[in-house]
Amino acid sequence: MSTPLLTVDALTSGYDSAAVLHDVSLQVDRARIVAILGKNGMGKSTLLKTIMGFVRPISGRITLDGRDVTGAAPNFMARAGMAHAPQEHTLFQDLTVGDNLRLGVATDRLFRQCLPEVEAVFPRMIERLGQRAGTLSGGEQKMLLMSRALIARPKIMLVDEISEGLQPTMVDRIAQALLRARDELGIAVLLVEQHLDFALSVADRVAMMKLGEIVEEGTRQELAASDGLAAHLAV
Ligand SMILES: Nc1ncnc2c1ncn2[C@@H]1O[C@H](COP(=O)(O)OP(=O)(O)OP(=O)(O)O)[C@@H](O)[C@H]1O
Repeated sequence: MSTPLLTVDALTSGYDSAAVLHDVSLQVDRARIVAILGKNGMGKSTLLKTIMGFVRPISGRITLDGRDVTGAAPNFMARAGMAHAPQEHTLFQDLTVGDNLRLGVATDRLFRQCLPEVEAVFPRMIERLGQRAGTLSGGEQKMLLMSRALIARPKIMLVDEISEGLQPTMVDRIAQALLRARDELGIAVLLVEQHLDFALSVADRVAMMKLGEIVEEGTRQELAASDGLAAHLAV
């Protein structure tokens, strides 16, 4: 059996001395989508930020492609094949779509080479290369965030609450794009979400996070059949 692409083992992490994540373990295989579900403040973004290297782990181990990357900086993780589409708006609003995408890769040559990757998943972004990012709709801005992650040809994308605030048609489009990234480009995805139906529509495996711990984990079918899932997400 091949080793998982990403392994998180007994990860404890947080801010200053306060732990937010407690003993979190998970795996993501190549070209698979794993969703972590949980309500506000449960530690989902902290998990992605710790894996990407923005937050230093207190203890535990993170391996990417068999290599120990625990505590590595975000630029190292990016070079190792990990991309992060954060929840915060990190686009340059006054720059064009093309310029925002160009910032995701090291050279102009690479930018031109990688555009077909973006086109395969988000053709609309290619139509809008000259448009200022700040004038895109909310859904299109989310597409641009994901495109900027995709253009670096990552092995795995960490995607933070991409469906938040989007209309159902846009959520469907984002779901289709994630499935294309998985099936046509072989990219693995670890996404954190509060949107149960969206997560169940794309994920191969689903985990439920509560107060910084994974409390339930299984295949999409196993968790869809679990009464606990909706109850955990209920306000
Ligand atoms: N930079 C920070 N400094 C201190 N505490 C923080 C920081 N960022 C997040 N926290 C705290 O960590 C806890 C988990 O936050 P986190 O953003 O990881 O949750 P979340 O599950 O992603 O929630 P949401 O869905 O609301 O984004 C919260 O109590 C939050 O206040």
